[in-house]
Amino acid sequence: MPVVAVSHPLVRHKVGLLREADISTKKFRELTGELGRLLAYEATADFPLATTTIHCWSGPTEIEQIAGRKVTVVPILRAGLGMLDGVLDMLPNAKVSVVGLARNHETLQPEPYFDRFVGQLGERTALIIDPMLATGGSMISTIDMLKARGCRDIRALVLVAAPEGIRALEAAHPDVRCWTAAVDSHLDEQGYIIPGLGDAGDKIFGTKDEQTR
Ligand SMILES: O=P(O)(O)OC[C@H]1O[C@H](OP(=O)(O)OP(=O)(O)O)[C@H](O)[C@@H]1O
Ligand SMILES: O=c1cc[nH]c(=O)[nH]1
Ligand SMILES: [Mg+2]
Repeated sequence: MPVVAVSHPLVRHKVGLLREADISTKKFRELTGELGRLLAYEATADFPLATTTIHCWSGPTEIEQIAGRKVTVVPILRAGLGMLDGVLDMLPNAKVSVVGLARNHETLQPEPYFDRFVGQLGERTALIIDPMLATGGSMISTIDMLKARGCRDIRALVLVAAPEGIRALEAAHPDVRCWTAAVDSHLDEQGYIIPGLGDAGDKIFGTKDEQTR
């Protein structure tokens, strides 16, 4: 199945902590980064290894290294930035591409306002990061952009996914795998995930004036 709900107890525990209504910005950021690390660990489990010989303290020793895999991490602005440091902790040599999308509050359609992709996308694994997969529109749009630029190995990491978004993503891009820390119940009439996290972008950026959820 292209969308995988990660069942590791650490992931389940941390996503539960994220749901506290009165969580501080600091705690929300910390947990989002930690979950980014854990999801990156899961999503890279099939990266191929190659052996090489190094000078170990005890003499020449064969070790394993990730075999020349080029990676671009693709945060969807704004909320995706909350997961970026955690993912880069695991993949410190990855290049970063950025996509700016804002969901229109009436239509729920993603409206693009920025993009900057690194080169050689045809040779890279793209790891798209965004805490929320709600209708799936923002994720599908980002995958469309990556595919239009030649990227073939595309993976997505999200913290909470709605069944509606999972269905839309699987229908639009059945070749793209997505790891999620939780699959929730449904979307409300404003397109928010229930029970969800509320507005993840506002919680990460501390934009409390706009924070209604
Ligand atoms: O699956 P969808 O229905 O497209 O909704 C999910 C998108 O909505 C949120 O971003 P938002 O547009 O609120 O922007 P922000 O990150 O700047 O808050 C979220 O971070 C996703 O990008
Ligand atoms: O529940 C949701 C849905 C979209 N964006 C969010 O930040 N939260
Ligand atoms: Mg938002």
